[in-house]
Amino acid sequence: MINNDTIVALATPAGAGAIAIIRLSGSEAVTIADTCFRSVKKDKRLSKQKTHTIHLGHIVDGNKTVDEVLLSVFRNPNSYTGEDVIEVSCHGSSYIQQEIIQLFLRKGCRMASAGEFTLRAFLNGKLDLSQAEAVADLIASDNEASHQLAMQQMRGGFSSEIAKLREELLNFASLIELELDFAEEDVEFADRTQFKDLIDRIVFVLKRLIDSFAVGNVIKNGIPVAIVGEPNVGKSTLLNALLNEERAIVSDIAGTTRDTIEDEISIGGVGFRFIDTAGIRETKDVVETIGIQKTFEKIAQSQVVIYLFDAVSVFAKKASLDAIKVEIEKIKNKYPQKPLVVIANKVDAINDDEKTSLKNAIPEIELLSAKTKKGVEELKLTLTNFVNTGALRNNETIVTNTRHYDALLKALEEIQKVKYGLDTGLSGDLLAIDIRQALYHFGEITGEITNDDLLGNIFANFCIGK
Ligand SMILES: Nc1nc2c(c(=O)[nH]1)N(C=O)[C@@H](CNc1ccc(C(=O)N[C@@H](CCC(=O)O)C(=O)O)cc1)CN2
Ligand SMILES: Nc1nc2c(ncn2[C@@H]2O[C@H](COP(=O)(O)OP(=O)(O)OP(=O)(O)O)[C@@H](O)[C@H]2O)c(=O)[nH]1
Repeated sequence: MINNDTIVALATPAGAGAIAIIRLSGSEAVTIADTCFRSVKKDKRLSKQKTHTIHLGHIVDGNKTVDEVLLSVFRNPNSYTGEDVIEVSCHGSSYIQQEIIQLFLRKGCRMASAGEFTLRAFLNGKLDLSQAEAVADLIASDNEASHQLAMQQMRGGFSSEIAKLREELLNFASLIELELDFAEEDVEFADRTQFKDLIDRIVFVLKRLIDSFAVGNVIKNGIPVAIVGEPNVGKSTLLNALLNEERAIVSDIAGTTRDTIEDEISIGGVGFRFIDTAGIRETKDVVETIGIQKTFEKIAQSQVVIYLFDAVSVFAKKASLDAIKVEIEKIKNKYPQKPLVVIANKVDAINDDEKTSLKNAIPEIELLSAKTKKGVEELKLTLTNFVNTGALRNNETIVTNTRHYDALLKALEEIQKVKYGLDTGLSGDLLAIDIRQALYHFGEITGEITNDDLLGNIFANFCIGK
């Protein structure tokens, strides 16, 4: 995987803009740039320039001048990738961008693959794996909470916490393994009481990190909200009102929402992912049956459920309030832990007495009109109240990455074995095996332990030029 051929890519988005940045990294970056950059100053060779310097000049292709540019020089190891890096800030026309990239390719660069600059930064020890993953999260973050978490992880708080525990554990592993070399003498280099303390500390930290994933995961991926209810009660209209756009199909024909539509909005700095679901209704229609099955699946997947009913049909005697209460109870019984918001929709078309009678019948009810958007802001407020962002405010480390979560679970499992071994006086050689296993999973997080497949997977999800 490690190769230091010179790679090139556009670092800014494709398409025209005021300025575009083309980035080169690798052992030949400076030499290649020198062949096609002419400084406005006489005899200014890039190979003679200090790191972190910026130069005005022209990119030339033979006797053709391609553009007037600013060129930055970063010298190995003082660059993002840790290699020699050249950045060309050119005028942002797509044509100029392509001309310059093609020129560099002809001079001996190759196109970078997705995430390859950051992969090199990782391989050169500029950032650890968890920090590299945070770079991707940072680029993807589109609300305050996910941005804050990515920023925190990129700074390395999480990695250093894990690395510190790993190091302490490694010390003990070495001491215990040393004992094995002196097996005949029956010595104990590793103080068992101190070791137990360390294990307890590790268990505590691991459990806290594992628990934090519940918050981290929803913040990173958005909180899934299922909107459920009978056909035609206004689920799609409500979704549109929440999203402020005409994204879901609204129709008068009952049962038109057949597929689930997902969309995300940011409320109070946290992303909510709305899942528009087919109506809950007994039906013989095959297509709809699949939709109803999906409704229950979606409730299971969601973090918050919005149950919607049509207030107009209740008073037009087309729907019975008792039947609605039964539905609500069904959901509560099946998912007792799941926050449930009960909404009477279409209240623009009922009178005040009817509103009062609804409130009396179902105390927790929220009255709403998806059509006029009355009550939509109140609903948003209700939703934010379900999110516990306390850990965020306290600046605690929060795990957002499924790969880290899995590694932490495995590390905890191994550490529990070590703890059990210590409590039962397990022999050093067996203890050492469990410790090594735990160390392995710690190393997976920061990237001390890795393999090409894993790296390939992580960096393939980056954009080209990152
Ligand atoms: N133009 C530009 N902007 C960018 C980046 C970039 O690569 N180029 N970045 C890329 O993602 C981010 C900034 N990250 C960077 C991290 C380290 C170094 C760097 O040169 N590090 C050296 C020297 C540090 C120093 O000044 O002492 C080093 O670590 O040794 C540069 C950018 C965001 N903005
Ligand atoms: N008066 C009134 N009509 C509404 C309101 N919300 C939705 N409607 C109407 O109710 C009908 C059904 O709305 P939809 O949003 O398609 O309902 P749905 O629950 O998604 O329906 P399915 O796709 O069948 O599951 C449409 O004609 C909407 O215009 C509301 O707040 N007030």
